[in-house]
Amino acid sequence: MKIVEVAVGVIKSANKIYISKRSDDLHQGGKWEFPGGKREANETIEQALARELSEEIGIQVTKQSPFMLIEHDYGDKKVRLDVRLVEGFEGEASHQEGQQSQWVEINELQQFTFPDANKVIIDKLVGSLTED
Ligand SMILES: Nc1nc2c([nH]c(=O)n2[C@@H]2O[C@H](COP(=O)(O)OP(=O)(O)OP(=O)(O)O)[C@@H](O)[C@H]2O)c(=O)[nH]1
Ligand SMILES: [Mg+2]
Repeated sequence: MKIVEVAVGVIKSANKIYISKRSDDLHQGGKWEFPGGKREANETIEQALARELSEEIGIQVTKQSPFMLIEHDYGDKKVRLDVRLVEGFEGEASHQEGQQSQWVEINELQQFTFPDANKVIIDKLVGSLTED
């Protein structure tokens, strides 16, 4: 099975992260996600993330860095999530396609249902709170 490469943005402002709800009709629909999407053939992962965040939530990314790389097999689909931390952006995040979305405190992320592949992302974010 071909692996789908996905650029995923953990958008951070103070101790909050921006999450949005996937449409019911999509793969892993109805769950919460970090905004992002599939990399196109002519793009680097940085470019893919900047494009997706502009299209999906209307922000222009000015600072992004690698956060973690996750490979996950859903059975019907294999994904490689290139998760990137976004700590600088212009504009105000709001969902462009009418999905529910919101800023949530890192220590409240565990109350939301995410796709299985995201568990390690949440764990790392929550862990980072107690480090410093
Ligand atoms: N954006 C995003 N995708 C995720 C996350 N976790 C996760 O397993 N995925 C998976 O990554 C895959 C690609 O994401 P996507 O559906 O957002 O891709 P896209 O924006 O290019 O959408 P499209 O091509 O359907 O229009 C999906 O199979 C989705 O289930 C996440 O936190 N954010
Ligand atoms: Mg998407």
